[in-house]
Amino acid sequence: MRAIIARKEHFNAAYRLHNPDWSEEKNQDIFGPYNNPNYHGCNFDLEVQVIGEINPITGYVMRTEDLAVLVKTQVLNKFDHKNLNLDLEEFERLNPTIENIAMVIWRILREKLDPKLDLKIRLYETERNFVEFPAS
Ligand SMILES: Nc1nc2c(c(=O)[nH]1)N=C([C@H](O)[C@H](O)COP(=O)(O)OP(=O)(O)OP(=O)(O)O)CN2
Ligand SMILES: [Zn+2]
Repeated sequence: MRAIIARKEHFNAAYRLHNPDWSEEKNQDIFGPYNNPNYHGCNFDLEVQVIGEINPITGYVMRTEDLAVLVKTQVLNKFDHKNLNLDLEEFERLNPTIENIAMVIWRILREKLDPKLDLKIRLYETERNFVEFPAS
C-alpha cells in the first residue's frame, strides 16, 4: 500500500520578479511592486511530500528524520535568508516566482531521493498564495 509522508518547513528570502530582457517600464508594468530594484522579502512555508510503498517490515515509506535532514541540508541551507536573484545560480536566468521556486526545490530533492519514491512540493509565499509542483 502507498502512503504520503510530508515535512513542513519555513524559510525567509528576498527576491524581485524581473525579466532582464525587458525594459524597466515593461518590468514595472508586469511585475509592479514585486519588481522593486531593492527587492522584497517573503516568509515561505514549504511542504515536501514523499509518496511511496509502506515497507512491510519497517512500516516506513521513508524515515521522517531522513526527510527532515534532506530538506534542511538541500533546501533550507540554500534558500533561508538569501537573496534568490543574487545568491542562487538557479535564478540567474529564471524568474523567482513561487512556481519556479517550487520547481527548483523539486529538482534539487528529486536528485537526492530514491527513484522508487514520488515527490510533490507545496510552497506558500503568503498565507493566501501557494503553488503545488508538479501539477499532476
Ligand atoms: N503567479 C504568480 N503571481 C505572483 C507571484 C508569483 O510568484 N507567482 N508573486 C507575487 C509577489 O512576489 C508577492 O510577494 C505576492 O505577495 P502578496 O502581494 O503579499 O500576495 P497576497 O495576494 O497574499 O497579498 P494580499 O495582501 O492578499 O494582497 C505576486 N504575484
Ligand atoms: Zn513576492
